[in-house]
Amino acid sequence: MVGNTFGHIFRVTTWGESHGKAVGCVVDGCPAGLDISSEVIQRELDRRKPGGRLATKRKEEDKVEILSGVFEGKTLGTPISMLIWNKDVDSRPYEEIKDLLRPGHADYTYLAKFGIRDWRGGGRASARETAARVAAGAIAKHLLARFGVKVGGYAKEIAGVSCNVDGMSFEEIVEKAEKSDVRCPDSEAAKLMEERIIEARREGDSVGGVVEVIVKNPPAGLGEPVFMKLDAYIAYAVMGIPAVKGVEIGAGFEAARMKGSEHNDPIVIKNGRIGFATNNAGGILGGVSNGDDIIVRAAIKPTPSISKPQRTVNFRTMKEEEIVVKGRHDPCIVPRAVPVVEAMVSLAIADAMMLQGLIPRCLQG
Ligand SMILES: Cc1cc2nc3c(=O)[nH]c(=O)nc-3n(C[C@H](O)[C@H](O)[C@H](O)COP(=O)(O)O)c2cc1C
Ligand SMILES: C=C(O[C@@H]1CC(C(=O)O)=C[C@@H](OP(=O)(O)O)[C@H]1O)C(=O)O
Repeated sequence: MVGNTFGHIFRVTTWGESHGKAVGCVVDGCPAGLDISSEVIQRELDRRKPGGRLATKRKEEDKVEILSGVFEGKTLGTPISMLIWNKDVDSRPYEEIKDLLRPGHADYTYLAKFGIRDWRGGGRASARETAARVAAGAIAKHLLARFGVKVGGYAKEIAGVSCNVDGMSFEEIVEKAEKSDVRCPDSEAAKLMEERIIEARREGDSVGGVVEVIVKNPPAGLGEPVFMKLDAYIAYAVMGIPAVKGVEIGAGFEAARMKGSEHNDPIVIKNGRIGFATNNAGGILGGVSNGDDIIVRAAIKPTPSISKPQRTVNFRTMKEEEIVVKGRHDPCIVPRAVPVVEAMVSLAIADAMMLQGLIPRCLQG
């Protein structure tokens, strides 16, 4: 699968540029007979869409139109095509810098790869494209819920401020995160995070952080030996999100600092079944899910488009110049990235469940 398509059985192809007419996707391989409505998809899109005092000022409704594959509220098993119009495109700030390469964005690499680039916004590299993934991910998430698997996330860290979720249940984490503008369930940390984002914006700068996504109640046995291991597949899915610079599963990089006796999760009997006393593995051993919660963290870099002057090159004159990026940008990507990471994890898990034969191509009832 090259470039614009993700998945083996449950597959999504996205299309569209940030300043083009629309963005959208085609989901192929979704089982027939799944109850679905545009409201289910819209709910996820509303969580990702621009808006609010801590995000880009671009005003997009992100209303989804389902063009195919759904009839009388059920999936047909045929390709589901979805479209989201771009309604608030303003390319003027980009015209001024069309020959300058934005540090930290994909301007130079797209030019190096294709020799041509849509300079109106980030084109395909813009996170506008992630609206289409979230629409596809909403279907995957909804499908997983039907099989008792839940996916939820929150802002684990922003600008060096950590969120403490000790003692909170999955439901509590998700519910509290949704009520917070920064998507952090720990109200004290959330306040500090907001302050740091506002301060960065005031300085014409940006900040990064960490998104954590939890898969609750996944079946054991997901993941393929040897290369399409579940952790490898999830990392691939999440790394493909713009601005993600690192992925951890379970203890992640902390594992490198632990002893075997600390890191190994003791195997115990829980409710008459094999289970684990701790979850440093993040729910995956040998690339196969062990039935415990799957814990995924994504490191998100600070937004590249900032209004502080930066050094760059004019690729036409081949001279060094200073760039000041104007336009409408997120001072911190983390809160808006939460539903995007959830979407990519949902797509990976739904695909792995279909590969394992745990979700049939045709749903009954
Ligand atoms: C939800 C989300 C929102 C983003 N918002 C912006 C933004 O407003 N401005 C910007 O320059 N980059 C933004 N980005 C990041 C860029 O799209 C990304 O840094 C760029 O495509 C380069 O890719 P890379 O960071 O993966 O190397 C956003 C990313 C995500 C996931
Ligand atoms: C519009 C969205 O976010 C955009 C993500 C983005 C980027 O470079 O990633 C740049 C900005 O858009 P523009 O291309 O107009 O400069 C953000 O507003 C969106 O997420 O829907």
